[in-house]
Amino acid sequence: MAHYDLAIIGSGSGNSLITEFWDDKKVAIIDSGVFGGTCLNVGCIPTKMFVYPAQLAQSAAEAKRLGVDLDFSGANWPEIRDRIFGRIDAISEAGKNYRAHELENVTLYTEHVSFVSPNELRTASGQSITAERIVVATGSRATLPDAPGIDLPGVHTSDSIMRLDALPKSLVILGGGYIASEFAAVFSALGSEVIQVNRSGALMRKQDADITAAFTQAAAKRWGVELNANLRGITKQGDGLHLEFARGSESLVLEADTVLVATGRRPNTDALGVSGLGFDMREDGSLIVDEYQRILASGTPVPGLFGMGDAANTEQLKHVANREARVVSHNLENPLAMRPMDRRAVPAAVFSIPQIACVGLSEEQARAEHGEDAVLSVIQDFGSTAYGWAMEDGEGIVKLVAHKESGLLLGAHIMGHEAALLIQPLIQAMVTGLDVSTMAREQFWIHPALSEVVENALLGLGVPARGDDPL
Ligand SMILES: Cc1cc2nc3c(=O)[nH]c(=O)nc-3n(C[C@H](O)[C@H](O)[C@H](O)COP(=O)(O)OP(=O)(O)OC[C@H]3O[C@@H](n4cnc5c(N)ncnc54)[C@H](O)[C@@H]3O)c2cc1C
Ligand SMILES: NC(=O)c1ccc[n+]([C@@H]2O[C@H](COP(=O)([O-])OP(=O)(O)OC[C@H]3O[C@@H](n4cnc5c(N)ncnc54)[C@H](O)[C@@H]3O)[C@@H](O)[C@H]2O)c1
Repeated sequence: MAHYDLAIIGSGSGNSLITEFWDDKKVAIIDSGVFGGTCLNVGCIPTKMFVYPAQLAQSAAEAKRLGVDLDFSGANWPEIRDRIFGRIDAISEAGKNYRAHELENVTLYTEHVSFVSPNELRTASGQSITAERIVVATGSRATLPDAPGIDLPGVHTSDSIMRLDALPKSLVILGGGYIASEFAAVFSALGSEVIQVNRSGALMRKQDADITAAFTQAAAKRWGVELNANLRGITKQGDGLHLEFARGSESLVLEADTVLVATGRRPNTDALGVSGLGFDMREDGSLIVDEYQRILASGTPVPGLFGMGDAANTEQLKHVANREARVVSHNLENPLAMRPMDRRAVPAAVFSIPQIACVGLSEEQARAEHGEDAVLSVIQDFGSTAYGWAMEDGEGIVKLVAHKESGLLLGAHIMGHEAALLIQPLIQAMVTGLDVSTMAREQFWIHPALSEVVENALLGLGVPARGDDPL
């Protein structure tokens, strides 16, 4: 039996917990998968490294509108893929070697582990690991619909689709959320014939309703979109895959050489042996933690146990996992002066084409929470600003939701060029409690930058200026 001061399950965000504080203490880090976790190997980083060249490819079509003759003559898939993974695989390998060989106090286990008791883990090969403190940072994995043929060769998840030998000629993508919408943009821009199929009547349904509607329309201009279609099954036919969906009383039949399933992710807590330990869990399988990220059992913190990342939150976002890691790190090192996780204004961005970025409440949520008459909202088109004219943009929107009396922002929702960048000052305003009138009027907004659309949206909310506000 090996005993440690700290055992961390998961080398994604969990890897950052091994600070200098632990130099004179014993640490175990355990990961049965690829070292570095989801974001580095199969998530945020490689997907966005595909999105950027896809945007370049897509710009050829947009340039035509502006009188510029750019021809997209094809994408060299193996070159794009190998550039991305050439960089990423080396980072993962270097991280693994560092943990395995270069730190005397750290032991790397590359096996699956599960809990035996709250302070003891057992590896798949039967080794016992006990620790004073254990952090569960086990992430999440793709879920697959229960349909015949879902495990056929040619049917992929986000884990394998980025390593294909060749760009698919035709790709059916199942799902209407983040992963489906990002990959639909990537593959269609690079030259695959893409059809995105969603079970419900719109794409990106968890967004504010105006963004959902605008994105569904924008996507359908760029790639095939089929809605209200429920997968019945997949069969192999010749060299391709044959997909059958139920749509009301009708059938929808699609053929493709490749299928991507992007129908959600579930926390990796089911194979962790926690069910017998009485830990509090949500219905989706994530661990419930308190504000200090301590794992709870019947509402009470289990001594020495912390949870973080996709295994213990509902957002499933890397910037949330990173912040939680900082909180866990502090609380492990300062048990008598723990600090809480701040979950105000958690933003998210969907790096599709067009991009979406959001923070805070949708209009519907704001009206339900604060009362129908207490809420102001506005939609400002990118096309109403000079930079929007320069882009000949007919699609981008900024939607803001604010509290009438206090003038504070309740939510911001942007679809269009660089939405993830445009939203950042609005996130800052929400976190610092800056009211919309002050935000709009007390700073200069650079002319004619696209950020003027944010300025105009803030002014368009109609919050009256106070007497001493700048003109
Ligand atoms: C395709 C895709 C794109 C994404 N893009 C973005 C994005 O643009 N922006 C964003 O904010 N988020 C994005 N995300 C989400 C983001 O990747 C995750 O929220 C984040 O990586 C979660 O980190 P984590 O530390 O919780 O888990 P992970 O990084 O998944 O680490 C968990 C590790 O634990 C290991 N493990 C699990 N169970 C066990 C066990 N029992 N024993 C041993 N080891 C175990 C796993 O092998 C894994 O390596 C994306 C996700 C995907 C799939
Ligand atoms: N840019 C980013 O920040 C980013 C990018 C990718 C992933 N992520 C994270 O990863 C998570 C998982 O991504 P995702 O796209 O898999 O999930 P998601 O929750 O965003 O979307 C899942 C989609 O699958 C559909 N669906 C669910 N079950 C289905 C079924 N049985 N049959 C058909 N359709 C079904 C849902 O209606 C939904 O449209 C996201 O929620 C997000 O937190 C973030």
